[in-house]
Formats: sequence, structure tokens, C-alpha cells
Amino acid sequence: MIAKLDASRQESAIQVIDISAWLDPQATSEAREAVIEALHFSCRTHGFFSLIGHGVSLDLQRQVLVCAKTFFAMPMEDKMEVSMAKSVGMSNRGYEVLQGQALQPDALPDLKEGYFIGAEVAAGDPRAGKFLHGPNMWPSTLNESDFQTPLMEYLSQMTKVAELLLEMLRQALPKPPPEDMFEEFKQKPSTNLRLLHYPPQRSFDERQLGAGAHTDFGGITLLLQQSGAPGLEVWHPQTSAWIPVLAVEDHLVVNIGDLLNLWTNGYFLSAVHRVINRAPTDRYSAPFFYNGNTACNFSPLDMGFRPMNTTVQTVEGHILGKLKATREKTQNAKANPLPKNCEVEVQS
Ligand SMILES: O=C(O)CCC(=O)C(=O)O
Ligand SMILES: [Fe+2]
Repeated sequence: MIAKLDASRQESAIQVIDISAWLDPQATSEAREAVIEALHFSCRTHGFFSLIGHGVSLDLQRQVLVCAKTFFAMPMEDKMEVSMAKSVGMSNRGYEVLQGQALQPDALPDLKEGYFIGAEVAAGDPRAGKFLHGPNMWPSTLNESDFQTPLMEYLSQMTKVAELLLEMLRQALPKPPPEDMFEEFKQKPSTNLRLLHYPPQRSFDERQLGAGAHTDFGGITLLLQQSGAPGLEVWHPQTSAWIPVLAVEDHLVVNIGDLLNLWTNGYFLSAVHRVINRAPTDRYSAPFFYNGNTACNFSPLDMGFRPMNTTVQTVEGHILGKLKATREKTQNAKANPLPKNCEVEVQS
């Protein structure tokens, strides 16, 4: 059952956090401490916040959204030239067709199409083809300087912002763990950028969403939204309400993924979220996922507030386990098919 949007929360309780004090060598320790406190609050209440003062130029952010519009406006044959089916092994690169993903097992396939790139791992590298590692696939019809260059520059800048956030999040923990907590995790990290396009939603079927309700499996996500084109909603279990997240220019929406939730033994929240494009116009967004070194071992920290789960696993094992569980739920949902007029084939 999909709950109704809570209109009284239109202003959104998702906090705006300005981290410029962490990029300014002249900033006072009080100013830096205030940022840590704000992060602590947001990661304990929603696991979501809206980031400003991140140092990424507005021009580059706009270029990324232009890249998304340009890519999705191409003829289908040009998009299929870089179809994900052609990507190396489990690298997860390239184009995913509309309704090619079903993030919510009991809903219809997502009303979105996507194009995925990540940290470049050459075909000859021993990691190529392993989960989330491999060469990017660039459409031959687009100019390198207009497409590949800004996207790779953005990926690189997002990686730096994510790593700065990790350090701040470490300091936001009540008993800050050792400084090297994320050292191995940050070595050759798996990073992914997705360009997404959500056409206007015309279906009145409540199981039709742009992106079904889900949590992100990795470490941390930084989302660029087209300003004035909202659609992202965060589930707030305490009030059983979907909180809309505003789409404001220069704001990057950050959320904690399941990996950091588990690593902090549940201290930082990984919130369920979804997207519905209720507007009559197209919506474009670009989430960046920082999954860290997929071979890195981690086990939950003792936060002193709930029983410990001491299982040690790799980042890859964790994410693949999450994917497997979602696939199994989807299979179960398929075993109880939807009414005929709602059936849509899920493509993998
Ligand atoms: O497009 C958005 O606003 C969010 C997408 C998202 O949650 C995801 O890709 O994990
Ligand atoms: Fe997500």
C-alpha cells in the first residue's frame, strides 16, 4: 500500500547543511564543529540532507544535466549502441531502457531510463568485469568534450566531496573511530554516476512509480536534481509519511546507504526513498554512488547502543547480498502476478 504524500510537510524536514567551513582553511573550529553537529542530527533523524557549500561549480552541475537531456533525446538506436547488455561482465555501465529496473518488488517496473558510468577500469585491468568495475561506454554520436569530459570531471569532484563527507561522518560518530577507519575503503573506490530521465507519469495506478521505494545499498549517495523538477520523497517511519525533497539549484541531496548504516551498527540511518514525477514535464537527475573499495572488509562498529552483529564481510558481498534479496522478492511478487491490464515485462 503506497501512503499518501503528507501535504503539511511540503516545506520538508530535510535539513540544509553548508559544509563550506570544511573547505575554508581560515574557518574556525567552532564553525567546523557546527557542521559536524548538523550532520549528526540529519544522519540520526532522516539519513538524508541537502548539501550546499560543497565547492562544485554550478556550471559543471548544469553541464551534467545538459548531458542527461542530450543523451536521452538521442534516437533509440544511438542509445542502444551503448546498451548495458554490451557492458563488460558485471561492470554495470551503459544504457538501461525505460522500465528496465524494478526497485520496488511489489510495484510496476520503474518509469525511468538510465545511463551509467563509473570510475574508468580499462578492459585489460584484472578488475574489469568484476562487480561494478569495467570500461565506460561512450556514445559515438556525442562529442567527447561536451559529454565524456564534463561527466568524468563531475565524477572526480563528487568522489572528493564524498570522501570529505566520510571524514566528517567519522567525526560525527559519538566515539569517533580511529582516523584510518575508511583508509582501505577509499583505495581505488567504486564510484558510479547515473544519468536518469523520468518522463511525466500519466498512470493513475498507485503501483507505478518513477523509482520504486528502496534504500541505496552502498556507502553514500550524492544526488543532483534539475531545479524546480522535484519528485524525490523520503519515508519517515515515525510519522508514516513521505517527505518531499525540494529540488533547488546548487543543492546536492545526500543520503546514507545501507553499507554505512550497517558499518555504524544502525546509528546512521539509511532511509527508504522513491521518485514519482507528478509534473507534466520530463525530470532529469544524476545520482552519484560512492561504494568504496569493493574488496574492503568491514564489520559493525560498537556504538554501545544496541546488540552487536560482528559479521565481517566485504563491500562486494554486502551489495551483492542486497541485490540477491531484492531479486528474490521480485520473483515472489511475479509468482503472484499483477492484474492483466497492469502487466509490464521486467527486462534485466
Ligand atoms: O532520481 C532521483 O531523484 C533518485 C534516484 C535514486 O534514488 C537512485 O537511483 O537510487
Ligand atoms: Fe536511491
